[in-house]
Amino acid sequence: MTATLRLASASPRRRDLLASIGVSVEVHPVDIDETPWPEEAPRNYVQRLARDKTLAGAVGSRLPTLGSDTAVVLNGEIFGKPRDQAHAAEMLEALAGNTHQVLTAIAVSGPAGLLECCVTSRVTLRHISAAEIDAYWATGEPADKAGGYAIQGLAAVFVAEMQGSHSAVVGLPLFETAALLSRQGVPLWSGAGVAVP
Ligand SMILES: Cc1cn([C@H]2C[C@H](O)[C@@H](COP(=O)(O)OP(=O)(O)OP(=O)(O)O)O2)c(=O)[nH]c1=O
Repeated sequence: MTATLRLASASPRRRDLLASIGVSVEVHPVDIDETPWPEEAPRNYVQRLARDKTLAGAVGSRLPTLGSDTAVVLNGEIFGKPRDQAHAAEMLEALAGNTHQVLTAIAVSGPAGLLECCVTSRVTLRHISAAEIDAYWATGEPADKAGGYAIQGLAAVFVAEMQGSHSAVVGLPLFETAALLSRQGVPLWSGAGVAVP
């Protein structure tokens, strides 16, 4: 199938989510600095990263391009991907027994210009023992996930409640993504796009 979208992402989850709504992509990962600016609000941070990924990814392509960023936020603090086991354990200890936000921003460049949106979901994790945190790290699942857990994976047993967009927590809010892609003329499973809300 011919690609109709350039995906400025190395995330297999984002590619699979787009495939699930019938969008075939050309994968074109980009490497950008993901350091938050001092005092940068979490929402501004994820939106800036999504935009930077999109703009870097679009270079040299005539296809519409999508970039995205997901961050876990607890009490205003941004939790990205774990640096190592100790960092992953520290994040999971802080998240366990609490409700945090998961922010996912997307940006799509194309004929309609640069379109952006940000989706906030709320996730409550149950208490997690130190032994469980160690065992979870050993599975390899937390290593490349914001906040050091994957709602779609083994960590589902820790998730007491989720409000918002499940697909956004996994990496791409499909409802909002479909709307932005339609505005850029990218066909979805129907071949004709969806009505713009
Ligand atoms: C909270 C959570 C995050 N994640 C993932 C989504 C994102 O892929 C990742 C957060 O890192 P991101 O920096 O958003 O994305 P990435 O590094 O995987 O890919 P790229 O920057 O190339 O687009 O964490 C899950 O898969 N499940 C979860 O429950």
